[in-house]
Amino acid sequence: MSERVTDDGVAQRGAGYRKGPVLLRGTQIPDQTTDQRLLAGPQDTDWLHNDPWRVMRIQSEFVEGFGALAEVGPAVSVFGSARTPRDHPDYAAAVQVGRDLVDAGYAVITGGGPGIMEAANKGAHEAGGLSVGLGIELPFEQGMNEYVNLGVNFRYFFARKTMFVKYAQGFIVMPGGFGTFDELFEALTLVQTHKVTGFPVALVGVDFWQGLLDWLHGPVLDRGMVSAADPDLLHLTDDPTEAVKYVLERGAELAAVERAAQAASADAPTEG
Ligand SMILES: CC(C)=CCNc1ncnc2c1ncn2[C@@H]1O[C@H](COP(=O)(O)O)[C@@H](O)[C@H]1O
Repeated sequence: MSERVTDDGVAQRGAGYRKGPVLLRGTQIPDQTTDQRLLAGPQDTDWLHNDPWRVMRIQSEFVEGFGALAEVGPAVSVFGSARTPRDHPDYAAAVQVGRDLVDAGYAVITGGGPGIMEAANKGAHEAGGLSVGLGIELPFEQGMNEYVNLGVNFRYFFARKTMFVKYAQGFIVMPGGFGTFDELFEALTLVQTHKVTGFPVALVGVDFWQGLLDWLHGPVLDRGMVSAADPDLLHLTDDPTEAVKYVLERGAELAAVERAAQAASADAPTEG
């Protein structure tokens, strides 16, 4: 009878071959152990581009992201155009947002890129605070802006977007394009569907955003696509300092409501 060695190196006379939890006998017994296959020389690399391997990479983005950001503390995410020039008033407003957030004891989280992201990180950095950049791999990569002092680079938009919400107590949204709309509407959808609670959102730039609010209050509401209270999830202002004040105060109010609701449900008598 042949002698086989298990993955654990245990010789098994006549008992078959144990591969993890699987028992193999007769023709099912492989020629090589799992370790031998692992250590074998160059093989074809198609697996690198297959979904099961991608799942491992995706998982590692969450593990690395959670690990890097777990101790960020109170924070607000700031969004806006990657293309805003440094001499534009929106840039100055975003610097002010970053500075005010740090002065109030909050970290600033951005996409780590140029434009508004750079401006908010600059304000946070200059105020001596925590300036977080969640970068994304793009074909026209610009790299993490120089004002980020804690940066994490992501391959996948969806993993990165989880971090913007998970580690922030609210959003401040400056004028921007599709990327900014995507981040804004993701937050609104999560609030509307109660996936996140107590999450204030402020828009800075009345001229720029008023058209969106008119559309939400007009055709969107008239046709019943949102409920009456939904457009009020957005606070519109021209003043960056007011935007910060709103997000922090509204956030504190909503958190208090949430705590009271939790206390009430804990005190409620249980049935049975
Ligand atoms: C100049 C240029 C296009 C650079 C791209 N570099 C970027 N780096 C990091 N995040 C980005 C970048 N482009 C878009 N985003 C994401 O999308 C938003 C801006 O997109 P948009 O410019 O509004 O549509 C940002 O809040 C950011 O989270």
